Amino acid sequence: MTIPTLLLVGCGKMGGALMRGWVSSPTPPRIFILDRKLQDAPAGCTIFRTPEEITPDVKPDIIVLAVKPAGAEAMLSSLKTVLGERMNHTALLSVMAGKSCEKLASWCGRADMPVIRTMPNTPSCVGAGATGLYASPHVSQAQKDLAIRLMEQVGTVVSVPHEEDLRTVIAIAGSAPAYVFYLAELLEKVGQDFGLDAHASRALVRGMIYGVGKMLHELPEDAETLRKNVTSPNGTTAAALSVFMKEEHWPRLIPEAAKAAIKRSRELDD
Ligand SMILES: NC(=O)C1=CN([C@@H]2O[C@H](COP(=O)(O)OP(=O)(O)OC[C@H]3O[C@@H](n4cnc5c(N)ncnc54)[C@H](OP(=O)(O)O)[C@@H]3O)[C@@H](O)[C@H]2O)C=CC1
Ligand SMILES: O=C(O)[C@@H]1CCC=N1
Repeated sequence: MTIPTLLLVGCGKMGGALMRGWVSSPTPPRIFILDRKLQDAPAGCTIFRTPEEITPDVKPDIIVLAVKPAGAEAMLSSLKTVLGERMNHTALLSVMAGKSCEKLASWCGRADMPVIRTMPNTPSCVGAGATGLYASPHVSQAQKDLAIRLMEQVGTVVSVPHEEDLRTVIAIAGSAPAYVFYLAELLEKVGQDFGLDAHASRALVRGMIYGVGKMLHELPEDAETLRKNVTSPNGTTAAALSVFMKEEHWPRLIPEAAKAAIKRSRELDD
């Protein structure tokens, strides 16, 4: 199989996570990076600071757009000018939480530009990402296969049938690592407030979340069964869950938070 060439546009928190995942994978793609502040790139990757620095030998199979949605139009307009004809032989893969395929294609100057929209997450940096992927009708099967292959190199990929579904992916996977990190912060603080030293509290919480992730990833049982296995009748877990499971707590707050993420994704489209 030939090694695909990527132009990674924006190598901050998400683009950087993808880059780290790709370079650590067994068959890394060839990566060119466009980012104005990235200090060091891994061996084999080339950094450009501005679109104008991109050299004529860069002929990407896929352009991965990982800038903020507000900067996308200006960036694509510059890339269109700099890449010229090369823009006709590439596909665009956006990781942005906003901006439709149609809009992105129009900013590339081609209504029929093949655009793949994805919603990855930062665990991609350790090969444990979870990505939702939608391919617009102008994407060829070969281009879609390439996009799926690339994202599978950094974790799990789920193709969604409708572009609109990506909003749900944002709420339950793209933004969701932050919810779990927040839970980790709160549990670590509880550990310390209740008498453990900071190191012990951190090690226990991290180990616990790692173990839970590994069980969810590796075992066939559903989450509900795994939860019930922890919950002895009238035991300590039941006491704690009776707080979380109150109707006005997690059952209301989790969907409410998801709706807030979805609402914000609509605003980022404008
Ligand atoms: N963070 C996350 O967990 C996730 C983010 N996303 C999406 O990823 C995209 C990027 O988010 P994130 O990585 O957090 O953002 P960052 O700001 O961390 O990364 C963007 C990078 O692109 C650089 N950049 C922006 N404009 C230019 C330009 N014109 N020329 C050169 N470099 C440029 C930025 O430099 P500078 O800082 O100087 O502007 C920065 O290094 C967003 O659209 C977001 O919706 C998707 C899933 C998860
Ligand atoms: O917060 C954001 O807008 C981005 C998209 C998903 C995660 N981070």
